[in-house]
Amino acid sequence: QSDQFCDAGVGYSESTCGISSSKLLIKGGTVVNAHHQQIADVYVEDGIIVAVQPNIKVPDDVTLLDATGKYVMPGGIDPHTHLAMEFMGTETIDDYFSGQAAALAGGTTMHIDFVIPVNGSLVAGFEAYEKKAKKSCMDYGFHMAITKWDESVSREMEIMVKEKGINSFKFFMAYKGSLMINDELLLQGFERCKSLGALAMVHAENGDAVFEGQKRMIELGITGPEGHALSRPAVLEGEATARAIRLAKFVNTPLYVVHVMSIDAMEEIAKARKSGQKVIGEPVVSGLVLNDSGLWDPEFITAAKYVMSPPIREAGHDKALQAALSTGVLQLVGTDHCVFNSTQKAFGIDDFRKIPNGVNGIEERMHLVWDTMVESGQISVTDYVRITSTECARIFNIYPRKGAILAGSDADIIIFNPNSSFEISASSHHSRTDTNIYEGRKGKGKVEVTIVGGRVVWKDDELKVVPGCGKYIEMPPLSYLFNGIDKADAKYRSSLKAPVKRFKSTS
Ligand SMILES: NC(=O)NCCC(=O)O
Ligand SMILES: [Zn+2]
Ligand SMILES: [Zn+2]
Repeated sequence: QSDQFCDAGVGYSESTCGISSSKLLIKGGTVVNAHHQQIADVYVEDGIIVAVQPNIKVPDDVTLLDATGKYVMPGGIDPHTHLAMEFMGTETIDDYFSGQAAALAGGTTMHIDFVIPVNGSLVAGFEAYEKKAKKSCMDYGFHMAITKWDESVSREMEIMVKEKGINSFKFFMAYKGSLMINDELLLQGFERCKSLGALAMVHAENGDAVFEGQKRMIELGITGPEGHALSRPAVLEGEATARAIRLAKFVNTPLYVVHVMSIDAMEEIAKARKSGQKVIGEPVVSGLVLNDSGLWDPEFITAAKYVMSPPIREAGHDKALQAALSTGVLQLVGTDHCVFNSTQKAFGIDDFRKIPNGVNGIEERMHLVWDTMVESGQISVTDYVRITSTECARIFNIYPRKGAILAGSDADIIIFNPNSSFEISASSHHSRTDTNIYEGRKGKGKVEVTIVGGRVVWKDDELKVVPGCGKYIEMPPLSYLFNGIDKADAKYRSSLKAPVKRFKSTS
């Protein structure tokens, strides 16, 4: 295993987690939180931020990091990843160590991964993912997918929330025949989420229509990667997003729409939020910065690397999603990092339906969001912190332990140089996959230092990570999104005004 990581440019340090000093002083940077920025020092002891103020004096044994002229920001939190996931007859090539190593090299210090139940059992799924995550080198949390419905799933959801630290459940409205669930289950699942104070999440595509679209493409002889996008147009994402939003309104529970890839879906979210409904929209980096042109590349492997669901859309959707992010219609950015190498992608050489769905992004997110959103002038530096870190921590109820540079917060910190630059290539990235959908992309800004749990793990383009140092972060239910839900329920009940028995029986 270590050979593999050496190949990837990842060096091991000592066998403990105590890389560098347990006491750190970051001097003279501009400390940025979601609501405020100031020039200050940040003092860290034993993995926790102890003080944030100008001119902190410390003893000689403290490791100093000069951040003059640079931003000191909370490490990124990626709300949407799939590491070591079995999917479409294979397993993602990044596991909890290689995927997290890549994340750290790109300034992300925590991620939330999706547990897939084992034979429908959430407990068995949780235990399987606990094992996979033992090699973690940064903190992580779990969402749980719901792929079937019965009494035992309902009971296990309660165990997940009350005993296992999971506060969100994802429902797949696509992937017919495997992960997809129907509207009845969606409704029951939403009701259960609400009763537990857990957040319902949806993969919003109309899976039945996608299935028909796929058949249509194959009948037309379109078997290449472009058939993937053609078979599941934006209208199907818009339809499912609208349906999920309306069902969440019917239940009166908050909803989180993952990987918003189209104007169609984004506009449904905008409409719902304008009406006061609690809907969160998560675009992912690929949808924000790419268009579908790659899917038409004459080389199969080049085209296949862009296959994900919902698909990367035609030019125009990317810019509209950026605008929605900058105006608060969409709230935070994920990656949906779910990588398969060229050999795995080649499973679908004769039939796009067999190409494992998923793209990279965990290492690239912080740089690409900076370049696309801040460097272009669309958002401020404080907004950048909000959409890459703080809002995720708030939604999943772990703020201000995560997502902030405040006394008492975990010391997950990046030092970002806005005057430096980045360049992306599969030849230098830290993921195990052999391609990169952002190959050759250059931009302004660079994560120069990543500190995770008070340890300097990325500096001078060198990564020093140790498996087993990451912790599981339990996420309590009833985040801020649930504020006022009970009052709205009471208001609804009193608005019905119907007497219990309105008509007399005639018999
Ligand atoms: N998105 C994708 O193509 N793969 C990962 C699974 C999912 O999130 O739908
Ligand atoms: Zn999905
Ligand atoms: Zn996903």
